[in-house]
Amino acid sequence: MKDAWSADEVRKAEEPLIAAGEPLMARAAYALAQAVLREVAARPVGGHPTRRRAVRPSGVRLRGSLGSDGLPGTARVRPGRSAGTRGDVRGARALLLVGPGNNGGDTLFAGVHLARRGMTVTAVLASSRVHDEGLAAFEAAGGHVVKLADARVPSVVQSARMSDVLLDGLVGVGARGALRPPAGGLVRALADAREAAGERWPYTVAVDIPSGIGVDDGVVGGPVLPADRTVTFGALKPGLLLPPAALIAGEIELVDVGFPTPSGSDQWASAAQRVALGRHSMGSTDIGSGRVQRMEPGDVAALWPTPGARDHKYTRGVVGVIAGTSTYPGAAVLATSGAVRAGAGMVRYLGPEAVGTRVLLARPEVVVAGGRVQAWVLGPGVTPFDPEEGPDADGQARRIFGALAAVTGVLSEDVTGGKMPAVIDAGALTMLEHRLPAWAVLTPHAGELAELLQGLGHEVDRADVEARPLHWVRTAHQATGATVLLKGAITVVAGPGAAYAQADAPAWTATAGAGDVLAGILGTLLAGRSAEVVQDETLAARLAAAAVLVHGRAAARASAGGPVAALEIAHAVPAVLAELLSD
Ligand SMILES: NC(=O)C1=CN([C@@H]2O[C@H](COP(=O)(O)OP(=O)(O)OC[C@H]3O[C@@H](n4cnc5c(N)ncnc54)[C@H](O)[C@@H]3O)[C@@H](O)[C@H]2O)[C@@H](O)CC1
Ligand SMILES: [K+]
Repeated sequence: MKDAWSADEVRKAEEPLIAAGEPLMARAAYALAQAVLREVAARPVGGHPTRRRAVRPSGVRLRGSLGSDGLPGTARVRPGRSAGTRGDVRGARALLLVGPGNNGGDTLFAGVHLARRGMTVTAVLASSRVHDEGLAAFEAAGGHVVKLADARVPSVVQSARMSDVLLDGLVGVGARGALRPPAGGLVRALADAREAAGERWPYTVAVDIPSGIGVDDGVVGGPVLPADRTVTFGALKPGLLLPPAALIAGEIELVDVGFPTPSGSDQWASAAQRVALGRHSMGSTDIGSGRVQRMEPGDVAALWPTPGARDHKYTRGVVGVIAGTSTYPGAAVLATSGAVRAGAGMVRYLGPEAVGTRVLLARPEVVVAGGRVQAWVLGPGVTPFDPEEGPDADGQARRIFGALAAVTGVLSEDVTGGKMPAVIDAGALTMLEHRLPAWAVLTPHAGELAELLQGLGHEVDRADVEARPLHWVRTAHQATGATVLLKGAITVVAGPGAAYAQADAPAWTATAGAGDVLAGILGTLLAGRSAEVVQDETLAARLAAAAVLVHGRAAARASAGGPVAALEIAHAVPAVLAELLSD
C-alpha cells in the first residue's frame, strides 16, 4: 500500500527528528541532487534521452558568465554541453527556482552538490528572504544568484529554455493556496513556455511537490509548472496521488529521510464519523482531512477471495445483476461478463427477457432467474429514473428499488431482512431514497456525481467535481453514507475513514462499457466477502479500490498499448488475477 501523508502529518513526523538534530534537509538535498545528476548523466550529449531536442545549436560556451540582468547570458551561452560524454555532467546547466522556506533550502543545498560536480547552476530567488545557510553554501560552491525582483520574467523564461534541468523549489508542504505573485507570475510564464516548447524543454524536477498544487487534496487552483519527476521527502503527499495534480507531477520518487513507518489509522478515525443524510448535514471539518492511499498488487492479492476445496458456488458468492434495458442491452452483457470473469460462484441476471437472452448468448453460465444473491450490481445501462414518467417499460426500476431495500435491510416500514452489499451504478444512482450503509458502493463518473450532489443541495457541476475530486467524493460519502467510487483516469474512492486514489488503467480505458465491466468485477468481490463487508464498514472501500486495480490492469493487458474494447477488459481479468495471486 502506498500511503500519502497530509502536510500536518508530515510536520508532526519531522518535528521530533529535527529536535533530535537529524539532518533532514541535508538528506533531502542529497537525494534530490542525485536524482538530477542521474538524469543529466543519462542524457546523450546535446539531448534529452526521451525528449531529444530537434535542434541543438553548437557554439562557444562561456560557462558561468552572466548577462546584464544577472542571468546566464542567453545570447552568448548556448544550451547543452559542448564537450564531455554521456555520464559526464560538467557544463550541464541547472536553473533553480527558489522560494522563501525550507523547500527553497532543499533546492539550494541540492544546487551545492550540482555545482560541485561541475554543473553550471543558477538560482532565481523568488522572494526577498530565502534559506540563509542554503544560500551561503550555494554561493560558496560557485552557484549564481539572481533575484526575481531584479530580473525580468521573460529573461528567466529564456534562461530556463536554455537549461538542461529545471528545479522547482518555490513552495513545498508549507504552501497555502495557489501560488501568489511574484512566484505565481513566473510559474505561469514558465508553464506557458513549456507548453509552447513541447519537446524542447528542460527536464523539470519538482522539489517535494510541484509548487502550487494542493498538498492535501491535489487541487490545481492556479499556475503550476508540470514536472517530469517529483522528488518527495519522507512520505508521499495526497496531492501526488490525487487528480488533477497527480497528472502533472511526473514520475514520483520517494526519498527516505528517516521518518518512522506509518502509524495506524486511529488518528484519523474522526473522518469515519458519519452524519445524517440531508442537505446541510455534512461535517465539513472532516472533509479534506485524513490519509490517502493507493493499493498495490500485493494488497489486492491479500483481499481477493480464493476458493478452497470445500467451497461451492454459494459459498463463493452469488452476484445478482440488474442491468440493461431493451435500449441498452450491451451493459447487461458487459456487467455479467465482468462478474463471471472475476470468478463469481454464480451470476444471476434479472431484466427483460430479450436482454436475458442476449446475456445467455454471450455467457451461458449466467442464470437468468431470481433466487439467492450475496451482492447486487444495480443500474448499468438502466436509464435514470423519472417519477413523472410513470412505471418503467422494462421493469428495471421496479427491480432495482426492490434490490435496494435488500441492501439496507429495510424491506418495508415494519419488515427488515438481511443486509446485502451492492454496486450502485448509472441509472440506479437516481433511485436512492434513503441513507445508505457503507457496504453500498456508488460508482458514478464525474457528471453523475455532480447530479447526485445537486440532488443533495450542492451547487456543483462536472467541472467542479473534476477540479476537486477528493472533496466531492468525501462529501458524497458523508451525505449518503455509502462508499463512493468516482471513475476517472485516476479513480478516487472514499469510505469511512479512508480514501484511495488508483491510477492503474491506460487512457484507452476511457471507452463505452468499461464502467459496466468494473461494476461486475466489484460485484463479484463484494459477493465473495458479503458477510464480512456488512460487518466491517471499511472493507467495501478496500474492495472497491482492489476492483479498480484489477480492472485497470486488465485494461492494460487487453490494450497492449492500443485501443481496447470493454468486453476485452472482462476477458483479460482471469489472467490478471492469476498473475496477482501467484506472486
Ligand atoms: N518533511 C521533511 O521531512 C522535510 C522537509 N523539508 C522541506 O521543507 C519543506 C517545507 O518547508 P516550509 O515549512 O519552510 O515551507 P515551504 O518551503 O513549503 O514554504 C513556506 C513558505 O512559502 C510561502 N508560501 C506559502 N504559500 C504560498 C503561496 N501560495 N504562494 C507563495 N508563497 C507561499 C510562505 O510564506 C512561507 O514562507 C518541505 O516541502 C520540504 O521541501 C526538507 O528540508 C527536509 C525534510
Ligand atoms: K516545490
